[in-house]
Amino acid sequence: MTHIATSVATVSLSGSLDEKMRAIADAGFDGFEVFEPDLISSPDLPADIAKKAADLGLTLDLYQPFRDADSADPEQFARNLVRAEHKFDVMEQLGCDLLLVCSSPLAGAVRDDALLVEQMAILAERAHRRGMRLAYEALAWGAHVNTYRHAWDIVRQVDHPALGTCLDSFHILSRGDDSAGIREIPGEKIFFLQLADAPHLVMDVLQWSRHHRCFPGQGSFDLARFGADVAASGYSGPWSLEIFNDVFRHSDTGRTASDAHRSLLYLQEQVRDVETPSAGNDLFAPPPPGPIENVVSLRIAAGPAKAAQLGTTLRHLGFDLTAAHSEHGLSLFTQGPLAVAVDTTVDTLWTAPGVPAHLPALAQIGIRSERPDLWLTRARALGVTASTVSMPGVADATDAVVRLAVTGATSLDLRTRHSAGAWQSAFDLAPKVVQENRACVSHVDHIALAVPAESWDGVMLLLRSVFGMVPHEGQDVVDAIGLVRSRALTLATASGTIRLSLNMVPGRPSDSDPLPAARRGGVGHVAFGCEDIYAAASAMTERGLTPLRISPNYYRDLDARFGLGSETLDAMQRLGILYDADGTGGEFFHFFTETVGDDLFFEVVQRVGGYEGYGETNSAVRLAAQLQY
Ligand SMILES: O=C(O)c1ccc(O)c(O)c1
Ligand SMILES: [Mg+2]
Repeated sequence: MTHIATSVATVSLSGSLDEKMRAIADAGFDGFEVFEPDLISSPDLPADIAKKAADLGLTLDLYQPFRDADSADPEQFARNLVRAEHKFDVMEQLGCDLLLVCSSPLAGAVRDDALLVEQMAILAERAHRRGMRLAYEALAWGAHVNTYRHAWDIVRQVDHPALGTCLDSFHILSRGDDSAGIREIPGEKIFFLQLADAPHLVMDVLQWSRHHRCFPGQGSFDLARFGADVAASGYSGPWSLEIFNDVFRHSDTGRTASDAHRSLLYLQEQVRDVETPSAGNDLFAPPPPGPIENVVSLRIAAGPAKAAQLGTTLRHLGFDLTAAHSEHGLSLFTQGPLAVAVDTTVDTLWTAPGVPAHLPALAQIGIRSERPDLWLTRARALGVTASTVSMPGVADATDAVVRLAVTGATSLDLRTRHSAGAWQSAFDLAPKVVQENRACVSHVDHIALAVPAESWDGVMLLLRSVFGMVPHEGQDVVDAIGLVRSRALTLATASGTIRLSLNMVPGRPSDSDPLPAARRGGVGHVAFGCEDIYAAASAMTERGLTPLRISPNYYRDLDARFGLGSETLDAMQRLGILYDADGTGGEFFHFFTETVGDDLFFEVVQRVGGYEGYGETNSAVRLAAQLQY
């Protein structure tokens, strides 16, 4: 069994060409595309670059781009041929024999297929004499050629061994073109494959392409189908990533390269799932996911300063302090099947570096799985750093906790029922508190994580690739102090749905423009689910909770929008309950606690009739209420 060669364009990464090449090799790629501006600005001569690539074990798969090859002006075309010969010189020194020729967006582009075929034939013959080949790519904004079918049609008519086509998923899928036609192209006439994902945006396609491309698994294109169509054509060259993205241009080179490589592995698994094409054997198949259940525990770093307030809030929510771990400074709060460990120590070094200085911070999300070891194998095969954490009193290796860092502050811990029990028994048991209010909340409904802008795409890819989480349409939520970009991911499990909502505050705060405290770490909260929101709110109020007080204006507006009736509205207002409905019978009831520290708070929700959202329309009202305190 061979494997599909992986490649990446240097434009996809930040740094010097030298740094990029090292990162590409370290990430596990087989080769790369040299983006011409990277070569021009490099202090190394082409021959030195070739030597470095060879030392790193990398192949030079493509030199790119050669622009505006054709011209309606014969003299201009003659000059373009001279320019092409200069590129062939450089490529010779680089030891690269494939040049990307993109369709011309210029006013002077050839607009007659017969003339275009004639000029491309001349160019192909020039390349052939130099031992080079050309991969002709339709840019979505090309003046005459802007579809892959048209580019292929020109290549087919030229019918020269040195001319093939280059398929770029961005140019094809951004136009909404059907990639099924790729199956009709003979695989050996596809000289190169460039892959890019992108979020759905309504904007000029050139700007979209140059600034918002992302790695497969980070955007919204159906790349699994696209890849299956390419595999069915019989194409056997590298699968290469060509990502123009403003954030990646200034992000950590090694991390971006590692995400890039993971995205190609993930894509191959997705393509396998669409169909097993004839090339199926070459597609990467990571070890399958293990069993997974639901969120059962949380660990929150509160420090001595915030531990008491956090404990009080948890008690109001129906949790009881059931144990303490004097050695580790942990207080354990439980309610039914849920456990929340509050870390009261100053030292938060047990989490990954990058734990925000301000507390409290959600450090660990414990998810039940009876086979964490399977997740470990899968994560590692996908190039994700995962560690095992052994538990005192747990001898069996399959019971070790498997930990994956999601953001700098928060990890996902996969733990078996047995290890959870052993973990709890390591605590010094506190006198058992008799709980008079049974089960205010019964499960974790969703968790919102604050994600720094530069980690956003990487986190998205991690959750999609390792766990197979499904992203939903993103939302921009505007409120009193700015904008929060939010996107939810869900995973249907044997025992419910795991829901994570990623939140980011776009733009980087500068020192002179500090974010309000409520946004310093982003926006993070834990939403607990209950069966009866009124009963839960009343029980919690009895336990001392003062629900976040919501403006009376909100309830007037609710009345106007939904006509819920004054009795219902009065009860909601008294208990601080907010409401949303999806128009198809689904309803959502929720209320909030005040924030503990800068920006961690809790939510209690009840879903009715298959409501799948998060009540985002109420976010601005919620924040305004929190800012009152
Ligand atoms: O944006 C561009 O000009 C450009 C250049 C080369 C490519 O392969 C491409 O897809 C886009
Ligand atoms: Mg391209």
